Amino acid sequence: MDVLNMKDPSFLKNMTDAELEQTAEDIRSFLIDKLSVTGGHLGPNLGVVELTLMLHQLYDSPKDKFLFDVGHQAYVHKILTGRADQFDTLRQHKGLCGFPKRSESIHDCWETGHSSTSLSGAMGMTLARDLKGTDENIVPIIGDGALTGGMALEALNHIGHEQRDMTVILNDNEMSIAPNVGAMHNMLGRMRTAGKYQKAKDDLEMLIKKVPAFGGRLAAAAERVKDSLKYLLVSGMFFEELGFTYLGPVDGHDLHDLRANISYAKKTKGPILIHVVTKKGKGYAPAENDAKGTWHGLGPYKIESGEVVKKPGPPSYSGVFAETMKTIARSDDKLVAVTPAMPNGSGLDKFAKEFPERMFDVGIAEQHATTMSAGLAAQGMKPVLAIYSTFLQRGYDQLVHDVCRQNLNVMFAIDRAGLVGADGETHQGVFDISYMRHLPNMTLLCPKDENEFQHMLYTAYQHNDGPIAVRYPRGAGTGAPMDKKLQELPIGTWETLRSGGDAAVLAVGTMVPVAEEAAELLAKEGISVEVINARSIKPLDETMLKRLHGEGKPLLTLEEHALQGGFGSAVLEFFNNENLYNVPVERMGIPDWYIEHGSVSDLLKEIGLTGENTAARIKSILPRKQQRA
Ligand SMILES: Cc1ncc(C[n+]2csc(CCOP(=O)(O)OP(=O)(O)O)c2C)c(N)n1
Ligand SMILES: CC(=O)[C@@H](O)[C@H](O)COP(=O)(O)O
Ligand SMILES: [Mg+2]
Repeated sequence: MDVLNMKDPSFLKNMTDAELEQTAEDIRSFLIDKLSVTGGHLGPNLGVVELTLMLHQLYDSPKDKFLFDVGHQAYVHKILTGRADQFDTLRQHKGLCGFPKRSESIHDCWETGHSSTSLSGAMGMTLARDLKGTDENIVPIIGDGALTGGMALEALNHIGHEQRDMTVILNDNEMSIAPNVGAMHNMLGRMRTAGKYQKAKDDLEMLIKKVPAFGGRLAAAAERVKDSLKYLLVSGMFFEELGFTYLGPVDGHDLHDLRANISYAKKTKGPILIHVVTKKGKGYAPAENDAKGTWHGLGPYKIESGEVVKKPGPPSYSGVFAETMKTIARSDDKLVAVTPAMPNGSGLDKFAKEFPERMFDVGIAEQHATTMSAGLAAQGMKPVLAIYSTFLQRGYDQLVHDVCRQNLNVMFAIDRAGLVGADGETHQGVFDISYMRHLPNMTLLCPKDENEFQHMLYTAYQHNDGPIAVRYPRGAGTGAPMDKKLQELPIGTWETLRSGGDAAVLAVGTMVPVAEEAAELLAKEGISVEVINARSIKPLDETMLKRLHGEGKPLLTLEEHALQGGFGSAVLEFFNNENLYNVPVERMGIPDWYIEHGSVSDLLKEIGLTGENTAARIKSILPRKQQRA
């Protein structure tokens, strides 16, 4: 069937396996073709084509609930539920979301983006179902990477305890973004190679039933044999011990194997876990043979060659981070780098090439990464935790309780701070100033460009007076010339980039060029605006703030961060604490709603963080006479 005609999954109900195979082929071609233009998470979705087809054939969405963990692998689900015609707009402004979105379809019952939430969501839906007395099937689909997330283990513990009907699909492709890591991953590897546990168990039970029991002694002995078989067959039968019926390993590309096990699960009471083994990138050689994780999520590419289209331009912030860490590590053996499953995105894969023994990928485990870093610092090492702004939200209590409260020398390299663009609402890094600046002992810095960034990283590394964070954006720098030698910056000081007597803009990070553009526009109208690089968010430059207040100039704060509790709020609090009033302070930043997916430039335009709008807002706070000029 033409992919574009797949309006409702009911068309799958009576398809033969041959027809399903053809449909799988059509879907793969569609994904490879569309994503070569739009980019997106190609590898994960090519790996779940047969699985998603079989789930929609055997269950009845939207009555039955599919919860896609992380949700980056829900493109096939979106195709089968009538959204194929929107794929030209994938992850674009006002276009198709790259993750499940309840407002897009009744088939999207649960929104994801951050990892390891599907099991907890599914448990909640299961309790609701049982309390309401309804009978829908609840089916979370979680990857082997997401399974390393702490929340997933908390949920497994509770699901196993409750013994309610639920079928968990574990999609095991041996990959996180990069190759998966951890003891869990190794255990799954043993399970994958152990062969069909369920079949061996059933055969043994059949055998036991055939042999007349001698007063039950044999049956009891056989029961012991069956249990020891469990350990013999599959080392550490983790899931069975947690109270699940474990089915697997199942070939995730074999429709017959999938159908047999999902059908068995549908008839079986209590929590079931089907261990489905798939190949990430299946059906497209460059993605299938992707050892590094390049094809997990990427931009446009050339289908024939598999060549990823690279945009020329300045180095990325992540690249500058990696180089700077290597420079420091060469002369300081206390530097230990930590990443929660983002070695490629953070740039630490490059660091690890030179310092393999000093880079730790802990899996999708931000809480553990944060507190482990505290442990490293407690023993005199200098941990550098590279973590996306949005994912550090997962380790907030650890930041408070283990790092800041103990005043430990942990350095946070907060990547993807600000709008990230295509990943949308769940990934925008726009809350970290709010959730860090109010923590006692915390220092928070933000560079205006990649050259200041390298010096700021060096400065943060030399800081041994408690935790310190440097927040920086996704993607390329501004093209600023890079100094050859690293130097320390004075923490708590801002820099005036442009003088001006009529007003002043205090700009943070990526907003500095926006402030400079606004000042240029206003200069043409005879209005002179001081532009300040507010590169230290905590502590503020109080000397400069008092000077600005003394000059009586209206002030505007500008940040690519939530207004609520952001940098502008800090400035307001300062003036309030110092009883310094009668100077207008206007704040510009991310408004009080979640910013959807799209290019960063489109999103900035949409929320008015532009030079033009900044100029207008500055004019609006000038004294009336000046506004008329
Ligand atoms: C809390 C959190 N940390 C990190 C990420 C980044 N991330 C997105 S997908 C992914 C790997 C997921 O691996 P897996 O669950 O096995 O899915 P696969 O891509 O292999 O299908 C990671 C680390 C995230 N989305 N959420
Ligand atoms: C789905 C997910 O969370 C990751 O794949 C994320 O999209 C990576 O983001 P970057 O592309 O910014 O590294
Ligand atoms: Mg995986």
